[in-house]
Amino acid sequence: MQKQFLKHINSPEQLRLLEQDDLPILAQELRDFIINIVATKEGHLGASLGVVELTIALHYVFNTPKDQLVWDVGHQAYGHKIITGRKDNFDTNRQFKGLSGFPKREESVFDTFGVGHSSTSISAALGMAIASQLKGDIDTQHIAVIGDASIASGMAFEGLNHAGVTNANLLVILNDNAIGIDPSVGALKQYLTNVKKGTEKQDNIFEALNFDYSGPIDGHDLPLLLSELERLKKIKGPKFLHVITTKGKGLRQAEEQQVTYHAPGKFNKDTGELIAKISTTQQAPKYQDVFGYTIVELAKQNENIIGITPAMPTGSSLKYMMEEIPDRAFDVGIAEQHAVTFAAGLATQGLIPFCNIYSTFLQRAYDQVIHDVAIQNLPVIFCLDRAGLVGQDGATHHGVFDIGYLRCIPNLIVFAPRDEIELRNIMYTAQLGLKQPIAIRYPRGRGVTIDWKQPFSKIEIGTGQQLKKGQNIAILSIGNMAKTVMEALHLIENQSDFSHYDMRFVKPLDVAMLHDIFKTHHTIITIEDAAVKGGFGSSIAEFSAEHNYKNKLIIKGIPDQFIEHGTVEELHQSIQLDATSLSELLKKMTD
Ligand SMILES: Cc1ncc(C[n+]2csc(CCOP(=O)(O)OP(=O)(O)O)c2C)c(N)n1
Ligand SMILES: CC(=O)[C@@H](O)[C@H](O)COP(=O)(O)O
Ligand SMILES: [Mg+2]
Repeated sequence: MQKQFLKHINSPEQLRLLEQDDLPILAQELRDFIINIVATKEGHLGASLGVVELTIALHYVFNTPKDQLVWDVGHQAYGHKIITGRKDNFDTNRQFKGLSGFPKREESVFDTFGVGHSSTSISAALGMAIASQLKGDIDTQHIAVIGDASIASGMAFEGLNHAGVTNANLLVILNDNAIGIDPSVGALKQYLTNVKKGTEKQDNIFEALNFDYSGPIDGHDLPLLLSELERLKKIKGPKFLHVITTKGKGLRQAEEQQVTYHAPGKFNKDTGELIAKISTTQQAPKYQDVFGYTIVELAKQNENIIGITPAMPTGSSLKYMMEEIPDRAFDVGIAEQHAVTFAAGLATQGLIPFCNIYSTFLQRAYDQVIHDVAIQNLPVIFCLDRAGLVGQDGATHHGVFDIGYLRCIPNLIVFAPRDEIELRNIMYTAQLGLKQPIAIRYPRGRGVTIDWKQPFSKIEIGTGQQLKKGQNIAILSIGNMAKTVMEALHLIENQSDFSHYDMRFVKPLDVAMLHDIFKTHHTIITIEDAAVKGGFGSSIAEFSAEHNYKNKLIIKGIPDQFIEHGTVEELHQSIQLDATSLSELLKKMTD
């Protein structure tokens, strides 16, 4: 019978007691463990399978947690979590109140830096290394593990550029599997391919930046990894190790279909086959697909339309345009800042850029939105996918700050469609010749309309819609929260007290409609799936104050705290933003 090691490993200290020859068996066990859990609990699979040997080697060679190990993005850190004391509750990974899917400082001393957004690891590890230096500690090692897609981001280069002129005790490990979520792009990717082929022998980019470069080496060869890490441990100053791995290593389907198995959902742990979600009724489309198909439709009619995504062609569904109209659809890599300013440049020349960025990732390009787009009033069309709570990715990924950070920017229109048809119509409207930028925010997942492919119709900028007429209490919702409000109203016997308005535009507000609402209802309640501080409800409070209205105003949305992970339903319930909680609140208001 084959020896079993993983069951005895609850910390890297225990790992370090093993013989080197035992580590390949441990690697197999760790892979199986990850596969078994992710098969039923879901989560990010391919990235963690690809770094099993690297994870073991790092914890074996380095004295973690004293040595500081920083994982970039963190979606590849499942093996790290399992061998650093979280094996027994790893089945709660990404579940409500369970382990986070990403390294998180409050979860473990081994998680040296909280991550989720990419390309931060080099800067963070450098900060730790400089801090050690300043404290006179010359022994502690600082290691950043970063992927080939993440290292192409501007922020990673900023870290390398700084580190190269320090003598900080920093080791950057490039985990090069030639793919992000989708295949990696850009000149750096081509350069790395040439390095791997051996055609790029001179003028190594990382050596030119003053790093002690070694590699490329096979990241699945444990003895080689161990000896190279041991060697690098003795070298002072900035070092760079180029490691080649295969995303999805060890599960055939995950190796062959790397995009699908990045986060495959449920699958059969023995065969690797995906388990299709069964639906007994016809399903409404995902919002991302409505965007993806609609931009193709519009771009066929309007040759000025350009599509842009920073590294999320599959997640945003811009891939449909990339397939059908490749010369006008761009994946620019993990480069949100560049994506926005690139869009601004296109707009100066009369082109119509649809710049699709997840709401949470646009946070990284805030100055570009203000400085490069809004001040110059350039008609860039931002499509902000994954707005609102996104579920299991948790606090780093919820798209809840966008309304607050966008509505304060002059010139910028902010719109949230309540359904797929509204999304299509605002996309249609935006490319008709808008003279200013617009941000369209819509959620993760499916909408509500099966028959969504309706003929286009223009939306008047700054107009809301009354969805239900009542007396006394006006419910003002934004975006797909309209659906929650409708469900809440269905749970109430006597609905005559309530009017319901879909305000559609956070900016400009439908001022005429608001005056009418404030004059005909004694209480106003606003509902949004975004942070209440500075959000849509706040804009209604500002309106009320400005016009000296005395109506009672209740603002419902994401409270002033970071929301953790769980299903969107669980999370909405936890903050009383679900239909049942809302109906209770509404009932109380009429008691
Ligand atoms: C700023 C930012 N933009 C986009 C993403 C979405 N994202 C998560 S993982 C990933 C690809 C990372 O690829 P790579 O660095 O090569 O790591 P690998 O998955 O290959 O381990 C992307 C684009 C993100 N997490 N952060
Ligand atoms: C790690 C990361 O940032 C992405 O993989 C993210 O989890 C994608 O989320 P979606 O599943 O919403 O595309
Ligand atoms: Mg990669």
